[in-house]
Amino acid sequence: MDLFDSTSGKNKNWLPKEGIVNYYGKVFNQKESDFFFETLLNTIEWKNDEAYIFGKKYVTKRKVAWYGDRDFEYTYSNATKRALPWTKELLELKQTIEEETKETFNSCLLNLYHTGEEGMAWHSDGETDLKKNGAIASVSFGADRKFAFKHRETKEKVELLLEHGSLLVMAGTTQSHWLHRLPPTKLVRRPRVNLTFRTIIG
Ligand SMILES: O=C(O)CCC(=O)C(=O)O
Ligand SMILES: [Fe+2]
Repeated sequence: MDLFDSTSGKNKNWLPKEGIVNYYGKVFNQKESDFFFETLLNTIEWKNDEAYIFGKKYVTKRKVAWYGDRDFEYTYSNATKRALPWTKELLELKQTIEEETKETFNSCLLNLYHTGEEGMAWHSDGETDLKKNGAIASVSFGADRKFAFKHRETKEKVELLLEHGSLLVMAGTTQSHWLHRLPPTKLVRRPRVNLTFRTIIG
């Protein structure tokens, strides 16, 4: 077996060009994953997300939360959020993910999808407050969900499954050339928690 095989495992790049997406698979075992899932559900300050689109206020069914090293302000969809201080479990997760990825992160955006009917539309995470081409590490707990990428120009699509306890890393120029989404599905009835560790500048 080739330990540095670039066609499989975490070294495989799922994107055919202009970006890097590595799927590490499950980096937490079943017991750890169940623990983090339950604990995050119960200890995170979940709130419905608010967005202003053409001045109209929208409230999502999905819940969100935002944590960081200090009280960073973070603006998207014309709404400004202020980061809360890390919880014990979030710091543990951050440390594990930093060791796995050999990257560092100073903030984390969390999403809670109550059922498969909640998802996230096509977008990229290249907001101005984020470090340019900084890696984004996405950790998933709970229901397995499909995740998709679409090239901005060619519309090429790449799909993968984000499993309970898994880690996905988006790096390099991914956010400039590719959109991503979490497609809604009627087939999933259980909740899912997703954490995206990021680097905020400023
Ligand atoms: O839930 C996911 O897997 C993706 C979340 C996402 O893309 C984001 O928070 O920017
Ligand atoms: Fe995203």
